[in-house]
Amino acid sequence: MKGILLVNLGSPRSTAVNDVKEYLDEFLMDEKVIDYRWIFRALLVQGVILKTRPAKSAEAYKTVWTDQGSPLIVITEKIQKKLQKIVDVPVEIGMRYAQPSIEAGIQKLVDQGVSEIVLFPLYPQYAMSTTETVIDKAEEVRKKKFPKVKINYIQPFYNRDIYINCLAESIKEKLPENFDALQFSYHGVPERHIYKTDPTKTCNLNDCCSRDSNPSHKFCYRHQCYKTTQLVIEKLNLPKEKTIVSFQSRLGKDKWIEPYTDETLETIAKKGVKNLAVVCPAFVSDCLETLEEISVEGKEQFQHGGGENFHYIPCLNDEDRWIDVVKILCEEKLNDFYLV
Ligand SMILES: C=CC1=C(C)c2cc3[nH]c(cc4nc(cc5[nH]c(cc1n2)c(C)c5CCC(=O)O)C(CCC(=O)O)=C4C)c(C)c3C=C
Ligand SMILES: [Fe+2]
Ligand SMILES: [Fe+2]
Repeated sequence: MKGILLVNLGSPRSTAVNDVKEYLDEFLMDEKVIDYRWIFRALLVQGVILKTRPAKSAEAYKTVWTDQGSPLIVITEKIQKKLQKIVDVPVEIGMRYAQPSIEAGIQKLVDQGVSEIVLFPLYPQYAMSTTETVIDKAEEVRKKKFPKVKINYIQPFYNRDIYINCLAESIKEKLPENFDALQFSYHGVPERHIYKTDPTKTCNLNDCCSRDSNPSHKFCYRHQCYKTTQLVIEKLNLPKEKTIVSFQSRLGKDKWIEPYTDETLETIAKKGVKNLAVVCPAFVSDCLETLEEISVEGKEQFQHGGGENFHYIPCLNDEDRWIDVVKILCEEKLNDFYLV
């Protein structure tokens, strides 16, 4: 029997500082997230970051937390429930960090008689710190605990027509009537991650990311973010001059891909943009990074620079048209198990 596992990033179990600390420890000690040698990673994470960040992050989480828990988990559960209504195989969820874990999700499927799983990492663009670590973890769990289970992984879908149409329609519906600019803010990654995962070693984090065809694009997060933007802009017939791409949420002292969202928000406001709409297409579900970092902090940064109206465009979340896309992407993989 076949089944579907939807995998998202995960959140702390509560906003208590200790729970946030435990979550950040697991997250940042992942070698695909902070890719230093173990000893240097441990020194940085446990010796520096975990000393102060958990308290600060816990305060931020408190501002977005709902009665049902973390927005990211609540929304992922909503996606699961809606998808379950329109597919005829069991659907479960698993988080890369904290609970419910990928192992718990697979176990639930196995308990229902599933031996072939379509695993959907809920990230439109490929990154070592997202798609790749989800697959690594699922494979580790499968080999250790479920050696007879087959897993078929859904690939990044940033350039698929069905996804672009869905995202463009969703943005169109939520765009305010008058806006001077539409900013696409993607989660950032350290530049080093892009060089590291480029099998061709040709990406220069510049013009090559915007070239139409290059074998490096399959693993270039930066290219995939720009491509998503380009395809949405074309679909919406927006003038390119009215759009901006930027990268948010950087951590630590390394160089991350540019331009940075926080700096851009202030600069464009200073240049005269008064009415701004912002969308965050690296996230399929709203979370701390969109609801707090963009909607609250981002708005303040924009207004600090002289901007007036800041309009945040929510993620696809559990919109029906997005659930239809999830269904189609899952069904493609459910049908090609014989290829595995
Ligand atoms: C959308 C894709 C994401 C990429 C790429 C990504 C890379 C990445 N993230 C960190 C560090 C942090 N990210 C945090 C939160 C967070 N990150 C993503 C997604 C991506 N991260 C999401 C969906 C969330 C929100 C989780 C939630 O519970 O709502 C955090 C925790 C919050 C905080 O303390 O600020 C950290 C830390 C790194 C280092 C990285 C790439 C190397
Ligand atoms: Fe992140
Ligand atoms: Fe590139």
